[in-house]
Amino acid sequence: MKVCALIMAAGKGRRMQMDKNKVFLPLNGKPIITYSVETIKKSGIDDIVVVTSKDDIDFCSNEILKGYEVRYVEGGAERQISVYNGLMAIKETNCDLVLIHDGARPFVTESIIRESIEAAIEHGAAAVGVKVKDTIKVVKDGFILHTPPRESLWAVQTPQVFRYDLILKAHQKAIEDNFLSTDDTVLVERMGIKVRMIEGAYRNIKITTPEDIYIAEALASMN
Ligand SMILES: Nc1ccn([C@@H]2O[C@H](COP(=O)(O)OP(=O)(O)OP(=O)(O)O)[C@@H](O)[C@H]2O)c(=O)n1
Ligand SMILES: C[C@](O)(CO)[C@H](O)COP(=O)(O)O
Repeated sequence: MKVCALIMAAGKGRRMQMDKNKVFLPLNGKPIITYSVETIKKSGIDDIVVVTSKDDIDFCSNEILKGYEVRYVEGGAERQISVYNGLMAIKETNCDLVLIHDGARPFVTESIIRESIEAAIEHGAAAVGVKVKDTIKVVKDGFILHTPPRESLWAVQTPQVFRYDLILKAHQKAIEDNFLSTDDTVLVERMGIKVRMIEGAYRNIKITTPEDIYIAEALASMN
């Protein structure tokens, strides 16, 4: 089974409110993106594509990820476009499975990677997630509409692993339908295909807003 990985790093980080790509920020002295590149490499995946903005490709290859054996592909204005560009870039490599991971999630582990790949081998599509800890409300115009039962709610994370042909088809269908999502499993779900959810880790956070850096520093020092 050949597995390729796409590490997503072409975002604008608007919620981070900084004028540089958040995946390049230092975390305990190392750029955030290097954590997931190293863990994915260690897990035995050799074909890694980093999807980042045109302006950041040289900076990544000459500085941030200098010495790491990865390829680069230009991302797009939306995460979905970035993933699609990555999928097109590995088309000729005959990957059976593709593991898609947010470069902004530095705390992915080898065991999470292994379990998500095993689940995708069995089910064709798998995502890592965690059961939500809070009671979630659906709110409209400032008032609660309803309260979904917490037992059925999970927060989805990455990695997400798919059979290559399946995720490519899901992206092509989304393009045809003008459908856009920040999450790849949604594209597979809307084709009526079941996605296996496996339990990840609360510490597999996505660095999204400024306070996440402090949380990440604390998590990094727990190692
Ligand atoms: N056009 C985009 C948007 C996002 N991403 C990547 O997808 C991951 C998850 O996205 P998110 O945290 O939502 O990142 P941003 O889009 O950068 O953040 P924001 O929504 O706050 O602008 C990040 O590693 C980000 O770099 C990407 O490759 N291409
Ligand atoms: C894939 C993902 O991490 C979980 O669905 C996604 O990137 C989340 O993006 P969001 O814009 O922060 O929901």
